[in-house]
Amino acid sequence: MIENNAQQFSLHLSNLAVKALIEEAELTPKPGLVDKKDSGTHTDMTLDLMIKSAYGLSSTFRSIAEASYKEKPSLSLREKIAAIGRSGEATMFKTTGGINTHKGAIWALGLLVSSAAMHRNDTMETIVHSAGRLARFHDRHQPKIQTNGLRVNEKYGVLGAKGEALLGFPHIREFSFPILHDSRTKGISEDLSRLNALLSLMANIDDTCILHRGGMDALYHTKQQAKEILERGLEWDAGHWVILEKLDHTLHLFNASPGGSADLLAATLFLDYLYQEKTIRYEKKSIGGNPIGSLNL
Ligand SMILES: CC(C)(COP(=O)(O)OP(=O)(O)OC[C@H]1O[C@@H](n2cnc3c(N)ncnc32)[C@H](O)[C@@H]1O)[C@@H](O)C(=O)NCCC(=O)NCCS
Ligand SMILES: Nc1ncnc2c1ncn2[C@@H]1O[C@H](COP(=O)(O)OP(=O)(O)OP(=O)(O)O)[C@@H](O)[C@H]1O
Repeated sequence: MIENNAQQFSLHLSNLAVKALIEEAELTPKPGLVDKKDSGTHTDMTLDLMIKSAYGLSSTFRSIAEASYKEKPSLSLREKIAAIGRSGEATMFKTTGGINTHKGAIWALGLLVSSAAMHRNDTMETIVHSAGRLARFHDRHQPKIQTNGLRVNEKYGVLGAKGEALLGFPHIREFSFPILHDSRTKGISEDLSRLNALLSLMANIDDTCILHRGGMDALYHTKQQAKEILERGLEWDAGHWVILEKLDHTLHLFNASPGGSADLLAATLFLDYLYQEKTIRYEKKSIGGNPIGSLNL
């Protein structure tokens, strides 16, 4: 029998994870991705489908939180979460009629929900590191099937969604979370603050979604153009919009989509809700004038 507190907190975390998925999908405009304006480069997805898929994952996140409540990262917890995550993927495919709307998001948010259920009154850094520690336990029951991510990993040597988690979500820690907060501090609108956070991810991560559909050229140009936008500063003028349009055009040209960045934006929003409601703390580090000045492209 799960204690009442665990049930309530788990339901709360699950609601926040679903809200993060919906607000990520609804953020408009987003280059190449499904948003309120269009389906980006996805011919098989719509905003309604993304929202339906997000609601369908509610019990997955709730079960993950209940299994993790006040636990510590361990092999046994890792394997429990993995089984729930895989069944969440099956639920997603059932809800969407076989379309991959949220596979990467289930992975990132699943680990973060688990970590948030383990810790209370802790910092954002502790949550992401602890999620990484959990991800590093080897799940002995992982099916050996070929995925787009594995194919891209073999071809280009990039670590993708798995690597991001194993390392404790460095791109959320170093880029999207501080950039979301720095944007707000500058009085930038919520939507543009979130778009800045998304672009900071697009400028930095090796997105296997982009690589498997568009190859290395697509990844290079995406990163370069996202970087170009952010180098103009977090406050937007007409020049930002011109490059954003160019970036959207690039993604359409390569038929590529920054799904990994979208997943990490949802993960960033989830952590941000916890911060806003004071469930977790965050010691602000200023990222200075040029948020991506030290980028290694
Ligand atoms: C790790 C996952 C995502 C599978 O990875 P793999 O790379 O093999 O698969 P695939 O290419 O099909 O999907 C990866 C997805 O991750 C996202 N992504 C791509 N690149 C990145 C990146 N650099 N950073 C973060 N996310 C990324 C994209 O949305 C992409 O679609 C995951 O499905 C998995 O292994 N699940 C097993 C269940 C589990 O252990 N769950 C635990 C937590 S719920
Ligand atoms: N708003 C969004 N629009 C599109 N994709 C998103 C969005 N938010 C998150 N994603 C992520 O993008 C991934 C979907 O990417 P993609 O369509 O490339 O999937 P695939 O099934 O791996 O590839 P393909 O459809 O090319 O065979 C999902 O795993 C999902 O987590």
